[in-house]
Amino acid sequence: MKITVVGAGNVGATCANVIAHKELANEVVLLDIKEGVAEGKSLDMWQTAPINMFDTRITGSTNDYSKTAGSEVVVITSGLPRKPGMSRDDLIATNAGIVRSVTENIIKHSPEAIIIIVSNPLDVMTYCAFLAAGVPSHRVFGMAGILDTARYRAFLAEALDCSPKDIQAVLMGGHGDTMVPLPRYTTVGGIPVTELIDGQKLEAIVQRTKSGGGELVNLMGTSAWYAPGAAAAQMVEAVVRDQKRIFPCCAWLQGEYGQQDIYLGVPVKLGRKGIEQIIELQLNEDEKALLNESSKAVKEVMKVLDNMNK
Ligand SMILES: NC(=O)C1=CN([C@@H]2O[C@H](COP(=O)(O)OP(=O)(O)OC[C@H]3O[C@@H](n4cnc5c(N)ncnc54)[C@H](O)[C@@H]3O)[C@@H](O)[C@H]2O)C=CC1
Ligand SMILES: O=C([O-])CC(=O)C(=O)O
Repeated sequence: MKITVVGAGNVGATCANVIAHKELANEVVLLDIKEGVAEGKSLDMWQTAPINMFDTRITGSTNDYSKTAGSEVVVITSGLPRKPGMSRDDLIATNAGIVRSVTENIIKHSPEAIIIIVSNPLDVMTYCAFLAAGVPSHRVFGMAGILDTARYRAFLAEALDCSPKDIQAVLMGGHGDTMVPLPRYTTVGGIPVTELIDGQKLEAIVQRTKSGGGELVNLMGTSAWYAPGAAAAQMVEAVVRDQKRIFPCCAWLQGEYGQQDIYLGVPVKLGRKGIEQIIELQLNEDEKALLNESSKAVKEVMKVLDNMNK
């Protein structure tokens, strides 16, 4: 099993590191356009193997895609991160070109790969990769929902003074400030969260989750990487171990939730074939309205991409 991570920056390097620690493959290739960076970071990570006791071989490549040949799973993290004052959508002009060319190179050398997109703006970059890859949509999907629900679960664990392990949650929509956390589908050890926390506190946590990425950008001057890297690695794990886990992921919708021809966050089953099922929840009218609003916001950014491609 060979896995490639494109982009050896904060998120890509973290993701490769988690993949190696979990021994999800015998080989991980880290690729970046910056001379020597992927080689250096992968050598550094490989030198943790005798300490952390893993045997996944990590190698680096400066833009040489022949080294990625035959990868079964590829994670694309290449592209600019945002700075304070920017929205994720502001990254489209630069990142669309990067994601398109990276995807074309990846597919040329690994025609059977499953591709997981991380670059922002996430939903539209996943669409961009889907167009460039020309493979079925169950093999091209994006990481956002695992990260966003992890933030939501972490905030709830703090507020309830309980283990984050016991919190289960669903969140839908685009990976932007219009994302839709679903308190009605949030449980703590099987107990509906609404029985454990008052409405105002819960609403404050929902709002904090929606701007969770921005909170970190303001603190650090660039965006997050530990949780994003771990979240992408969790998706890789579900695929390579054929776990059939249920996660919110950015998936191509063809009528589900009344959405057509759009990549949007929805609960899916992830296994060896990639997205093996899109799970349709019975949303109430308020939830449907929020999802429609989020889908509208993603469609606006899709239009920008379509105009760039003309
Ligand atoms: N989906 C999500 O939930 C999240 C998405 N992101 C996004 O992930 C992306 C990466 O973020 P960071 O790792 O923090 O940025 P970073 O700047 O640390 O790393 C990006 C890397 O991509 C490389 N790169 C640029 N063009 C390339 C090309 N054509 N081929 C190969 N490599 C190339 C750069 O040299 C750099 O090393 C950003 O777009 C960011 O917004 C970040 C966190 C969460
Ligand atoms: O906020 C950003 O720009 C990066 C990201 O998507 C996140 O951390 O959720």
